[in-house]
Amino acid sequence: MAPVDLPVQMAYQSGFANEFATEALPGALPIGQNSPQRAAYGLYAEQLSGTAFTAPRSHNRRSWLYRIRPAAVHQPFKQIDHGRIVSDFSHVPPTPPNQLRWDPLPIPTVPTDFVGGWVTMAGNGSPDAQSGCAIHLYAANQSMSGRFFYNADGELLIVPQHGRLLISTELGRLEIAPQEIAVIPRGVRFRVELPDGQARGYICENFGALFRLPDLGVIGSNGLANPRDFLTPQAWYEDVEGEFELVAKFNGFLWSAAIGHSPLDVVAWHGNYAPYKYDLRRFNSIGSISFDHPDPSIFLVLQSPSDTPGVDTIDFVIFPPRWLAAESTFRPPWYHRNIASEFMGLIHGEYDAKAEGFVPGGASLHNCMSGHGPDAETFDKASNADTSRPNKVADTMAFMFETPAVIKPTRFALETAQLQSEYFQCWQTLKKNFDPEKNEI
Ligand SMILES: O=C(O)Cc1cc(O)ccc1O
Ligand SMILES: [Fe+2]
Repeated sequence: MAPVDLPVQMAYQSGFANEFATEALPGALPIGQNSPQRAAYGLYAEQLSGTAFTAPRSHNRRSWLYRIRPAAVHQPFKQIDHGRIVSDFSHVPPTPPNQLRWDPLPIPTVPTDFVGGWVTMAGNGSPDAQSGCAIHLYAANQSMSGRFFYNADGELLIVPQHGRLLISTELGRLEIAPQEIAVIPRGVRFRVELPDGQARGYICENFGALFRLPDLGVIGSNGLANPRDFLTPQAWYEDVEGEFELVAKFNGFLWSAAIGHSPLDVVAWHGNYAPYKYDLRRFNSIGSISFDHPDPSIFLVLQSPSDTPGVDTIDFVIFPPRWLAAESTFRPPWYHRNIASEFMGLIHGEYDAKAEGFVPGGASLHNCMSGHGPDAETFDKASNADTSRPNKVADTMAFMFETPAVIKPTRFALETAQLQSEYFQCWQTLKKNFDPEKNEI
């Protein structure tokens, strides 16, 4: 498909979950109150809540929208085919403890838009329980046209690997390219266009508590993902009528309603519940400058906390370019088994624990207590490397969705031709080096 011509100028506000205030027409935002008897320009006032009304102020998230028509104006929803989307992980096949890895999904050959191009790979929890996540891949070759989408089941963390996404939402427009991410809050209506004609990437659908920035503890007041690098759109609206479709993902299924106007009709809004984007290359990595390879929690970008202090329902972690300086140390990730489960993707370049087979657009899954770590080639190289000097891990961007609950692959993930049945081989050539007579390094 030919690239769409999109002469779009994006305008953003900076900061993570700030109390933003933005208007596309002067005076559209009421002053000193949220719900005036008559809003300016004949707009309707509407509140969009992302947390309980009574959530502590530090976590309370909501926005006030001033719009041409309230969100209630549409025809009734009817259930539609949900294709390869899975939200109920109690009915997937038994999860094998095997290490799993997949090649990238092909770009579709039939017309497929962003919503039509989702396939669920794995997940846990459920939208009902408002806990856990679904991990989807998307692959599309068409812009959404005449239809809009919202997800009542969770917020969407979108990680593009190939092709830009122009995401027009009720609260404004964002453009993201590979190595950037976007988060679309639960409930926010949007449309995705493809400036490059095709797109592929990963989605973490977070059923639980909203993603937030982690505390920094002894790191201090700066570092990791800095709040000012998160960008939220300014108000933007379209006043368009026609025969459109509103697709909802609600309680695990897809629903469609006819709507006679674009729901992207919010002229002004204020609040702290809004979409945002972040450039992963802005991440300030903190690492070992003495010895040993630290736990990957040092690369935490966003966390969805659970009710247990220190345990997150989802951690979004990245492995960006960085210097490795640890002396007398095996520098790549160590061999390990974790209580947590790890779904990884590669956005760009190579991942430093795998010399081969983990390619951009691909994915891997190492579940609770499944042994994994560097492949044999990486082990040999790193065991013999000169560690008296730093070396740069350049040209790379991998990420991990890590959860305390087992990440259960779907039937599609277990049966697709993209599953690498020989993945386990990457460890089978690790030699026995043990020699009880040889006590030297
Ligand atoms: O398994 C992986 O490649 C991810 C990972 C990286 C790391 O540096 C330490 C632990 C870990 O699980
Ligand atoms: Fe791991």
